[in-house]
Amino acid sequence: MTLTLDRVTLTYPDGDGRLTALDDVSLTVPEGTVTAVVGPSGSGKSSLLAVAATLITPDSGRVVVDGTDTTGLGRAELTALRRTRIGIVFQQANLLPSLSAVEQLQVMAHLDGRSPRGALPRALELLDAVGLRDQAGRRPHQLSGGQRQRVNIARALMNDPKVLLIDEPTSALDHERGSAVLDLITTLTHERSTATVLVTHDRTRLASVDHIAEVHDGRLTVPAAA
Ligand SMILES: Nc1ncnc2c1ncn2[C@@H]1O[C@H](COP(=O)(O)OP(=O)(O)OP(=O)(O)O)[C@@H](O)[C@H]1O
Repeated sequence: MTLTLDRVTLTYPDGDGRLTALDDVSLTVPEGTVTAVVGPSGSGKSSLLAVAATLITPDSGRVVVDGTDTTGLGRAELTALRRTRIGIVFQQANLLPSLSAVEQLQVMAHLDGRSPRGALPRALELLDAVGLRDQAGRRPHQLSGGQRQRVNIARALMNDPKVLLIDEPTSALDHERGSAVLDLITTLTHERSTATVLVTHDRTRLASVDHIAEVHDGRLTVPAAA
């Protein structure tokens, strides 16, 4: 159960020509490991995450999620795959302002056609796992930035994904809180055997991740042990 990008190339329209955002990128993320993708602004990190999330189809190459080759799948199949096997934490945390922390998680079960009430124990278990069991009834404005990021991570885990994709998890946090969130991501990844990719331009807090891959001008360099 892994995430594999195999010789992925992605271009965007750019004036009369095309801009190559990902250039022949290959990456394998085994289950139970975190790979941090680092690189300067504009190097292709978000593009890589969007392709891994099956939100953008590459020009060429394959994306394999938990044994399923996504090449050629239709929209409905990709939506189902994302809902059941991929957890995504976007840079702009989009928690719903009127819902409590536990309700944010229950909504995920509802979107998956399950009863929110039936999902309550799992939602509480996940809030416990991210250290927020006592804050379950709080709404986003009553939580700190770090706590909101923890709710986002717990929410992404709600449907028990095999692949966890996280964009700039520490950008809004100070050093200490950022390090705590990264440690939490690593712990959850090991415990729940997800194949986790996080992208960041901040190299200073990566002590706990398993692998670091560098992207420059759309090209990925061979991952080295962290
Ligand atoms: N929708 C788009 N249309 C055209 N070009 C795009 C589009 N999205 C990204 N790009 C370009 O593709 C390249 C890679 O962008 P990407 O957002 O993947 O980089 P990034 O490493 O995530 O940057 P940042 O750290 O600033 O978020 C950049 O040159 C960017 O300008």
